[in-house]
Amino acid sequence: MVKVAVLGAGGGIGQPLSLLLKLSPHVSTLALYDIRGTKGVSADLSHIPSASTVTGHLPGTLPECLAGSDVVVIPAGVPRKPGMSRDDLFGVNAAIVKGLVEAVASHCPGAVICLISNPVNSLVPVCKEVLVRRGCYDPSKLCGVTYLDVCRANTFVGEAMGDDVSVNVVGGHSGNTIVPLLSQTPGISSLSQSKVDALVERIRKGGDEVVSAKEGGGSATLSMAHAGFVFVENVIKALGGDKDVVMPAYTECDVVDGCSFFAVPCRFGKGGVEEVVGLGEISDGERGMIEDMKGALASQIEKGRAWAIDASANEDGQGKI
Ligand SMILES: NC(=O)c1ccc[n+]([C@@H]2O[C@H](COP(=O)([O-])OP(=O)(O)OC[C@H]3O[C@@H](n4cnc5c(N)ncnc54)[C@H](O)[C@@H]3O)[C@@H](O)[C@H]2O)c1
Ligand SMILES: O=C(O)C[C@H](O)C(=O)O
Repeated sequence: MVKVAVLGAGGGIGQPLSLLLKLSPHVSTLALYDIRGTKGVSADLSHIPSASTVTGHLPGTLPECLAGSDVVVIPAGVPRKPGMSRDDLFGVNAAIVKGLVEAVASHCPGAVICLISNPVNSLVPVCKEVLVRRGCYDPSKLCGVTYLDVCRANTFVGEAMGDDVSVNVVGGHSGNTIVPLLSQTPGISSLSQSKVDALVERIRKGGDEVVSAKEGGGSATLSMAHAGFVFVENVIKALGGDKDVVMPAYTECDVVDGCSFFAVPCRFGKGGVEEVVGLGEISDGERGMIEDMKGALASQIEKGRAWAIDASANEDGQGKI
């Protein structure tokens, strides 16, 4: 049984994700933090009979929210509107996530951090630099959550094949950095190449499909809550000793030259990511997709790293530590 903190718990993802976590038999304490709304959300959830106690926190009680947490899930930040890229969120969300991860470093430095906020490709490197500076960076405990891409791939490919499938999606979480490895799906050769290409395109643009359908009302929340819950519950099971947990995570690794972070299947254990499983067998076309995107992913990683280092240097200049 673990304590899970959700930062951004009052939002579109945070509320349904907190509901799913409240129902989990593996959670003993669910601590909800947001700059607004968490008193109501926690009071509401607290009426559900389940294994966990739920607490609500607003600015001022973030330390109590985080203290003793084993897992910290972060969906805090602004979502896209039509016409925006995930990268357009960087300026606002980097500052939000940096502040939250600094608090994690102070109050629960050993927790596994599951970052949902966009742009994941750049914000996970921001988190790394914050933790390095605080002397508590453990690469096995920092994950970007890209599991929604896998959910979409399983849904779209499963519909096309008329069967349940388990698709591997690697790389990053935006545009062509999302690389679905459909060649690994048994029976995929029954689909024409143009159908496979269309599926890859739809998986890559799954987020845009929802942003456009919501017409300015935000981005994926319910499917993300599901994806975030499946990811977090598997992390929790592994922390509890389950040895069969393999999940894709955007983690620091060296599977692709030039990209210090990459979403790839990982084996989780009591210490978080215990083994980067790797890409497996991939087709020439998929190798080409990785070649085509790796420059973009590398520069998004560098954007986060450089921003965090600059932000820290500015704080040092102002006498902060
Ligand atoms: N990784 C993924 O696959 C994925 C999928 C969907 C959405 N997202 C991203 O998740 C983020 C949240 O999306 P949403 O739809 O829930 O947005 P939302 O606006 O509905 O909710 C975000 C919440 O964050 C809170 N917040 C803002 N600043 C905060 C701070 N300093 N501390 C704590 N909470 C703070 C807000 O008050 C709000 O309740 C966005 O950046 C979105 O792009 C990622
Ligand atoms: O598309 C977005 O902005 C949200 C999220 O990254 C998604 O893939 O749904």
